[in-house]
Amino acid sequence: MYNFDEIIDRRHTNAMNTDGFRSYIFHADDSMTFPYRDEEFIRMWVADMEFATPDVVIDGIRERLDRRIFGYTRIFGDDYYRAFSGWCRRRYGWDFPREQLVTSNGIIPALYELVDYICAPDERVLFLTPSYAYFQYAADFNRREAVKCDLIYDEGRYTIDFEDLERKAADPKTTLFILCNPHNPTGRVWREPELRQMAQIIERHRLWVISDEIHCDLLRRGESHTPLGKVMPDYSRLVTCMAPSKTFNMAGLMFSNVIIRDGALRRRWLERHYNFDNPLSVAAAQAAYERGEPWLEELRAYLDENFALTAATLAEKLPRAVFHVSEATYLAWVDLSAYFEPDENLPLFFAHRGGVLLEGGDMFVQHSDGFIRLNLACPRATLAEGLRRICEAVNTKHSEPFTAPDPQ
Ligand SMILES: Cc1ncc(COP(=O)(O)O)c(C/N=C2\CONC2=O)c1O
Repeated sequence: MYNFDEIIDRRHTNAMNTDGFRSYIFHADDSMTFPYRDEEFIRMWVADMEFATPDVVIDGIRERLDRRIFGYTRIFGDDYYRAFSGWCRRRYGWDFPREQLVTSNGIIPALYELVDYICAPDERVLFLTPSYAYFQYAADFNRREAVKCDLIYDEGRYTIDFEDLERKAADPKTTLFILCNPHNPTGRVWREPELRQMAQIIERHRLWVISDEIHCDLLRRGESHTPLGKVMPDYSRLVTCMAPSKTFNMAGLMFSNVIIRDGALRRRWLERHYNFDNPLSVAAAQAAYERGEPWLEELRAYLDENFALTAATLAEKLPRAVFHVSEATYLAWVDLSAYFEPDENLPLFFAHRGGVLLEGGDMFVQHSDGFIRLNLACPRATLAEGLRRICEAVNTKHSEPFTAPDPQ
């Protein structure tokens, strides 16, 4: 049994979660003040977890530490490939040839590189919205136009607007589709029929597709993940991105899997990418995929309970909130539009009035006004206090109107 209730002090570890929120959420410097000390905040924003990285991963790092030399490293042997491809076979009934696997120090850097390699300067990048903001940034960074396809939102449920997707995919200047599955921030897991419909559109218009599946291991009980590579087994213009970073809380180890089917694109990657890895990160990832399953199954059960607590608390305390338990990820996507005007700055409101750090509103490209996204990957006591503060802040909003402070 693992102790997910343990509250671990992350202060003075250069954690984005504790030290980076002013710049990331509020675009402010450390002079920005709140009616709470930093350590008083309940942090429910950036997507890493408040749980200790599994002991098997730490043991894997220790084993490599005992070799005592940490020189230039690249994955030459097959051990890591066998560990990761074995993980994909066991959990998703899918794998890939050894030569298609390359590594990146993050999926975001991989997206930044791949957009440049795939899209000509006058070509466009298509993705579903609301979206993780870095899909937009990957287009912006490369000075390519981003084309957005809003999901259909009906009674709290998200589905894909296939007519709009088809229309936008038909533009000959739109050459790359970035799919997020499971989907951040809505928590949807695209089902096989939805994937097949997307695959038809992708194939009809010969789109390149990057399937970002970083959240795929963090499924609710009873849910299943279908890699796009399984639905499109012979489509050469597919790149699949997965990583141990979200699953095993090791994002700081900067290690991700990129599976590039197309030989020419893979050669371009190998020519231009900085193809070295951190030896401790390789050891950690291999240990995770070889020995991490027992921990992951306990984590999933704990997260399911955190989602159940969130659903029950919102139903009782904020009856006009619209919330459905995410099918995957540890991120809760909550529609509070019944309580707020579309232009209200929700992260600022909750930081000031509840001492809760969260993301929401226009932080997800578009089609997200009135929503907050809550990171539920924290000890239950922390979650309960965060939910209590959020509900109290909303329920006292009208009696004590909030005026956003002037930006400092
Ligand atoms: C869909 C998706 N892709 C890629 C990444 C980042 O991959 P990395 O570069 O770390 O390998 C994230 C992390 N999502 C985050 C991180 O903080 N808040 C989020 O929503 C993500 O949600």
